[in-house]
Amino acid sequence: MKIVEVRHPLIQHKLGLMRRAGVSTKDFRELATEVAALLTYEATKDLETAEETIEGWAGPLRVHRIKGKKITIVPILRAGLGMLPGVLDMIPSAKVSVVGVQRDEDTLQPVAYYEKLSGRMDQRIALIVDPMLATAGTLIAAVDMLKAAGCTRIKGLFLVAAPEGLARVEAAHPDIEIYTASIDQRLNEHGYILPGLGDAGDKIFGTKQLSPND
Ligand SMILES: O=P(O)(O)OC[C@H]1O[C@H](OP(=O)(O)OP(=O)(O)O)[C@H](O)[C@@H]1O
Ligand SMILES: O=c1cc[nH]c(=O)[nH]1
Ligand SMILES: [Mg+2]
Repeated sequence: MKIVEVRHPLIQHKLGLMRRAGVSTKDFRELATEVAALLTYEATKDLETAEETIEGWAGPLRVHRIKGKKITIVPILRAGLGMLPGVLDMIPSAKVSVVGVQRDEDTLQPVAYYEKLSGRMDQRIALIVDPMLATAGTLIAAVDMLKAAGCTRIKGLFLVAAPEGLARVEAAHPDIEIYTASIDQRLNEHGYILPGLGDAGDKIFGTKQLSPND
């Protein structure tokens, strides 16, 4: 399986800011957007282009245009929505296919509850976006849904991934590609990534008190 840990200085710097205890919802959201855009840049490096002739200001010239399969961005509800603006900044015309999968916090099992995919998934490259790849139950469930809809080209973009989860994805879906800003150390006994980011969904949506004054 292709796994790319994107160790670009801008990404590493921004991820470092996101890891601070007490990071504000506003900062976390903005940084998630920025890192998502940078991961998109890396994950789309291999898109096919074709040359075409256009009329430029000084006459006709050859330019490149993206060709081949069109992209659909697949944010996994809820936290994946925090990365969607950054990906759309880079690919503004992409269709968006929304998938809802929530991890049961007691069993850590994924619970799929929503699916609204764009048409002709067999003709699209799916870019799954989710801040966290922990046990990988969520990602595997999302990939199962996309493959059932005919999708054959799938890439996943994550802010942080755990080695245990990456091994599980490799066993279940070795044909997909993973792009992450960091492969962290391990999962704790509650399935949280260490050092990780804490609960990314809560940080993006501001649903957990960070301090008594928040
Ligand atoms: O790899 P896994 O062990 O499956 O865990 C990762 C999932 O957990 C988080 O979502 P969560 O279920 O907390 O939902 P949320 O987006 O509503 O916070 C995260 O955004 C991933 O989707
Ligand atoms: O570390 C983790 C694991 C799952 N979900 C999160 O938000 N964080
Ligand atoms: Mg959550």
